[in-house]
Amino acid sequence: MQGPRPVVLSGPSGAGKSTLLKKLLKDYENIFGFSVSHTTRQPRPGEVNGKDYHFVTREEMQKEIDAGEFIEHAEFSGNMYGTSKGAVQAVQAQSQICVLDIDIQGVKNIKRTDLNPIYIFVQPPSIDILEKRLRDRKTETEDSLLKRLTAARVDLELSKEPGLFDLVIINDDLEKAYSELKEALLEEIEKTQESRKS
Ligand SMILES: Nc1ncnc2c1ncn2[C@@H]1O[C@H](COP(=O)(O)OP(=O)(O)OP(=O)(O)O)[C@@H](O)[C@H]1O
Ligand SMILES: Nc1nc2c(ncn2[C@@H]2O[C@H](COP(=O)(O)O)[C@@H](O)[C@H]2O)c(=O)[nH]1
Repeated sequence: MQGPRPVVLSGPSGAGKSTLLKKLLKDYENIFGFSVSHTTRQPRPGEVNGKDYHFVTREEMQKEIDAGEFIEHAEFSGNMYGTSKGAVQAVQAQSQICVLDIDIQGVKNIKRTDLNPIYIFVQPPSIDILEKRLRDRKTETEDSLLKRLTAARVDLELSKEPGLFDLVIINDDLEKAYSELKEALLEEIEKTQESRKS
């Protein structure tokens, strides 16, 4: 039997992808598995190497890209990010639904592969609210915050491309957004739960 379909969560930085994902991974611990990306950005306080990201240098990452070890990679806000084949395989080896948190360039690159995920765009209620959430998160310098807001405006336009996303979730009320996410993934969740029984 073919394994469960992966899930791609995309959306502007600060839209709430990680927040939604953490709830999903907590509530369905053994059903979903996170695809741990590589990045060249510095870890934030509390982030764990190998769990939140594989934190690497630009040289290390470029070497692995050149060796064909990545499904997709992109430059975002002055840093490199990418999904390695190994990250997805590690989740699929556990027969879990693989969840990728990637930017919109990554979405476009994944579309050229045979991964066949469900594509979900997490949208902030407005740019002003996005800016407030990013500022309140206190992870960005003024420079990186402005870069992320510029990228967000582009992403919001690009997300309107017909067929690019299977679902758009507006993350205004967190519980409502989370319910919509669970509803969209219910079929895959049930399939995975059923396959565990047999
Ligand atoms: N519905 C919501 N209402 C209020 N605050 C929220 C909501 N969803 C997320 N947040 C807060 O907004 C901030 C950004 O959320 P989060 O870090 O999950 O975004 P993200 O899309 O994963 O960003 P990035 O792409 O930069 O990793 C966090 O501080 C989070 O607690
Ligand atoms: N194309 C990819 N984008 C990725 C990947 N991992 C994360 N991201 C995206 O980067 C931005 C910024 O993330 P942050 O952790 O620095 O705030 C965000 O939009 C992520 O979705 C990846 O492997 N490929």
